[in-house]
Parts: sequence; structure tokens; C-alpha cells
Amino acid sequence: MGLVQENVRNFCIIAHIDHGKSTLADRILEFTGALSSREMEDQVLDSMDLERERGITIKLQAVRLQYKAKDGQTYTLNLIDTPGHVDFTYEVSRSLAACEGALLVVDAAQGIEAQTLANVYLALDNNLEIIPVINKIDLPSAEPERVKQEIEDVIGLDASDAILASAKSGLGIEDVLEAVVAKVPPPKGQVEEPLQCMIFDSFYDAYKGAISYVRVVHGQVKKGTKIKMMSTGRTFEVTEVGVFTPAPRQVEGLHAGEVGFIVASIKNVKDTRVGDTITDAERPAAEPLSGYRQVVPMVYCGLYPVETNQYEDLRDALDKLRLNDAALLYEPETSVALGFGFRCGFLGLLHMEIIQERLEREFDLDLITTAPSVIYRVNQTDGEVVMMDNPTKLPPVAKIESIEEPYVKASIMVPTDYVGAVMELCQEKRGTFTNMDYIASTRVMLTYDLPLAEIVFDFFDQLKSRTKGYASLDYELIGYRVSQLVKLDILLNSDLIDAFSVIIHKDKAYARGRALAAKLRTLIPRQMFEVPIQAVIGNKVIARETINAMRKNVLAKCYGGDISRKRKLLEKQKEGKKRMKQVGSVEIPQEAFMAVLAIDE
Ligand SMILES: Nc1nc2c(ncn2[C@@H]2O[C@H](COP(=O)(O)OP(=O)(O)OP(=O)(O)O)[C@@H](O)[C@H]2O)c(=O)[nH]1
Repeated sequence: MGLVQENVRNFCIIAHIDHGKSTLADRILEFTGALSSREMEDQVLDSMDLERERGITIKLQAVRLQYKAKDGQTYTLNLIDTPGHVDFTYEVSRSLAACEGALLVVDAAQGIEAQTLANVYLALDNNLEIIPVINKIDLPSAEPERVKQEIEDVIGLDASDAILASAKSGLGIEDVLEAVVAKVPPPKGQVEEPLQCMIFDSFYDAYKGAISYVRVVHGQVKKGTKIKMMSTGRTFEVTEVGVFTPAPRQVEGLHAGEVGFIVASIKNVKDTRVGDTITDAERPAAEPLSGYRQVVPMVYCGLYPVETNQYEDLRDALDKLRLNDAALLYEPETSVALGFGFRCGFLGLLHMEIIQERLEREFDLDLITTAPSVIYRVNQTDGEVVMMDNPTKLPPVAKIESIEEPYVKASIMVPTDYVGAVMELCQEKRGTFTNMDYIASTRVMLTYDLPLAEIVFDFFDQLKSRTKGYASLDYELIGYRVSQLVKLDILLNSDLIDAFSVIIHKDKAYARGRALAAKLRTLIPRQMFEVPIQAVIGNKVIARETINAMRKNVLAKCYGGDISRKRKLLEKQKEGKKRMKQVGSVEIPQEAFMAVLAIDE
């Protein structure tokens, strides 16, 4: 097998979002003849519709390519795609662990960004050979020399022979492939040893069940092998092994050092957890590969159907999405205001938005989403510690000793001109300054400890708008800290609307309560009677607004008028109704539930 492994190269592409990772991957596929240019009309590696629309990579994939190098030999290249967004860092780290090398793509006009660095550190942790590629050199604003210098200064990599490329025009692609062959080491594993494969991604196929993308580290796997998932102990029989070229193609077997997929009539992606080790059930490895961890959702929100009769449909839709997304969590919950729905857990805000959009678009559901919340740790006076993902579940004040909230270490990279703006924002968001590093002379890396809850609100949007889009952000969880937190409730017509409740820092509660009450007054239409809106903390009312009673009946002016006009009006009202939720005695439009998020302080 030695000879085969010698000619295998497993590599991935790491980059900040939009620096051209997918475009470069497409060019590589095209160059190696895996796809004709006609097939390249759409970017291939980003396959989901939503991904294409948002221009981001959500699911990573692996493609096997044959490349005839200038040395006359043919190499098997496995290109593993990685997601570019901070929500999916764990998936990035697993796909890196499946490789020996990484192309570090940096935009020649933008230079290094926060996620470039984050990904480079992940790659270094995994001992990957890093090949710098400076992309978009066709742009008039490209400054490859400055970017080279940045790579050397900031990352400490030798960038003197960084490849200059334009994924758009196809320039430098052969140089990239030659560098992969020359610099990325071949895989080392032993075919004779017991099987150890790492799952770096999985997806659900309606006919074949859950399919695992794997890197075989030691041993071999083929059709008929009885495999065991080392984190759960569950066993399955392999029905198919194969590779993507990018079309799926069955192969005889996968051996140490190779990358491919395994099908084994697995009903649920929960059994093919990213990071888990697959071994041979009859000759198991002594230990799993290192680095596996279970992904934990960081952000929770309630999802409720606007029409109560869509509850079952919502459950079915979540079941279906979950098949393909092991990171999505949900459990039934009931809200006094909204009825039956689900509490859902997500990796981050982007993940949450993607799931919401898919539910509405692919499953045609009308949803109400409650404000996202992080998980708080409540230390009760009786000594019990409760993890709480829903503000309505907060124990009564008398039972609370203290509340802790999750904190992140945020790294923000920004041109020096905007340092003041970023510091001001971090201050407003209760951040604690920890560090500032100059990167070249024009840019700065700021580090802050920030409450995750503040990032979850509108931090990223604010950061972008206050720096004209120049700042980039990366963050990682660093633990829990005690904070002065209170629960802010909203009463409509004296009824507590649980879906509006939020946990918030004491110092911000008054401003938020006032703003929220004022906002709701503009969003909730007049009813037949006067509706008071109150923001309360505990028993204390901190803000009050009033929605005046409706004066006219819409139909009143139609009496005696022509019938079609009347019908039109009724239709219109019905349309409007669809987006309304009857809560107690008041009708609340869908936007109101998200308004909690959109308040500027
Ligand atoms: N001018 C120019 N534009 C490029 C080049 N490479 C990529 N782009 C453009 O840059 C944008 C982002 O490219 P993508 O390949 O989607 O970026 P990405 O890094 O894959 O982004 P994610 O998949 O979201 O991580 C697209 O509009 C590309 O057309 C290049 O060499 N030159």
C-alpha cells in the first residue's frame, strides 16, 4: 500500500468569508478535469440553494481528483471543503483534522481577516502544512506585496513563495496544484492496524440513510465490514463505500490515508456524529481518535406556528432538517401566549436564521420566532444549579442566589481609523478590553471579553455598520461569569406575554423596557378597546404605553357600497390576519416578536 499512499494528498482550503475559497475549489475541479467548464456555471461545492443565495458554505464536502503533475506522476488529491462562518468552527476543525495540508487563501485587496487567523490557528493545531495563496490579484486594488508582508508579520509564515492567483480568471491554478503535490506530506496511516476513521461530515439521503464522510486514519473498510461508532457503541454493516469525483462513485474499499464516504443503512445522522471515530466491530481499535467533542448549541429560541394547525407540520419539518443537521436541537414547549411550539437550539445566529428560512421556504410554514437567548446558569439559594435556555423558566427572584452568563473572547480586526468606533461598541455591549495588537501599521486586532448574549443581539450588524464593513469578528466561548441580570416582562392589557420576556443586564433593563413598549405601540394595531402596554421587572412597572381603541370599523364605510369592494377589503383583512397571532384578548403581528431584537439603545 505504501506506493499508493505516497501519491495521495489530502488538503483543504481555509479562508475568511468571501476571499474566494469556493471559486478556487471550482477552478481546481475544472483544471483537473473533474468538471467541464460548462458544468462550472454554478459553484459546485456550495450545493444548497440557500448557500448559493447567501454566498456562504454551510456543509463541507470532499472531492477526489486525479492530477498529473509536472513530475509525470499522477496524484490522487482529496480536496475537503470547509465552512467559512464562525458558527461552524467545530466542523472546520474536524475537516482540518482529515488533512495534511491547507491552502490559506487571502484576498489580495483585503488582507488577513479575523477568521483567516482563527482558521490558521486551527490548521496549526492540527499540524497542517500551510500554503499561502494570495487570491484576486486581478483586482485593481490588489496589493499582493502588502498581503505577503501581513502573512509574515501576523501569522509568522514564510510568504516569500506565496502563490499569486486569480480564481476568477484561472491564473495560478497549476501553481497551486504543484505546491499541493510538492509541499503537502502524504498520509502516514497503517493499513494493517485496526480500523480508525474519523467522521468529518455527514448528510442524509432519502434512499441510503445517513452517509458519513470519513478520513480513514488506520486500517481499511469495505462493503460488508461491520463497523462500530466509538462514541455510542452502535454497530452497522457497511453497504457501500465510495468517493465523490464530484459525482459519487463506488470503490472497492477505503484504506489508511484515504478520504471517502460510507453508507451503512444508518437511519439517523445522530449516529454519524461529526468528530466520532468509526472502527471495525470485529477487530476494534483500542482507542478513538482524539479531538471528538459533542457540539453544544449556544443560542436558543422558540419557534411557533402562526396557525395552530401547523404544529404537526412544524414537527415533521424539524425532524427532516434534523436528519441532515445533527447540530440542530429541539424539544416541544408551550407558551401561554403562543400555544404549542418548539424550543430550538442552534450553533449561532446564522445557523438559526438558516433553519428559520428553510422552514418557511422549503416547508411553507408561517412561523413566529421568539427572541434568541443564550443559556444562563442560575445558582439557587437552595444550592441547586439550573441551566436555563428560556427566560420564562427563570425561578422566582427569592430563589435566585446569582445568575451567570456565558462569555466569549472576541477578536476584532479593524483598520486603525475605526478603533475608536469598535471600542465604543464593545463598551456599550458590556465588554472588557483585554488586548490590542498592531498588524502592519494600518490595522489592529482588538480583543475583548464580551457576554455572548450581547453578541447574539445585534453586535455583528453594529460592528459592520460602524466600521463601514471593514471589521471582521471571530469569537470563542471562554466560560460563565456572574452578572447582574434581571427578567424583563411585557404585559399587554395586564396579561403577561411570555414570548416577549427577556433576560437582560440590570443597567440596560430600563432603557430596553421603555424602547420595547414604545416599539410595540407602533407595531400592534388598534383593537376594539384600549390596550395598555407595560414593561415590568418583578412587580415594578418601568414603562407604560397605551394603544388607543379603534374608532372605525373597516366595513362601516362600505355599507350600501358595492359588494366586490367589500369582499376585497375582507380579503385584505384576512391576508393581514394570517400574520397575526391572537394572544389573550389582543392580536399581535409577527414582527412584534422580533422587535425585541431590533431595539437600538
Ligand atoms: N476579482 C476576483 N473575484 C473573485 C476571485 N475569486 C473569487 N472572487 C469573487 O469573490 C466572491 C466570493 O468568492 P467565493 O468563492 O464565494 O468566496 P468563499 O471564500 O468561498 O466564501 P464562503 O463560501 O462564504 O466561505 C465571489 O463574488 C467571487 O466571484 C478572484 O480571483 N478575483
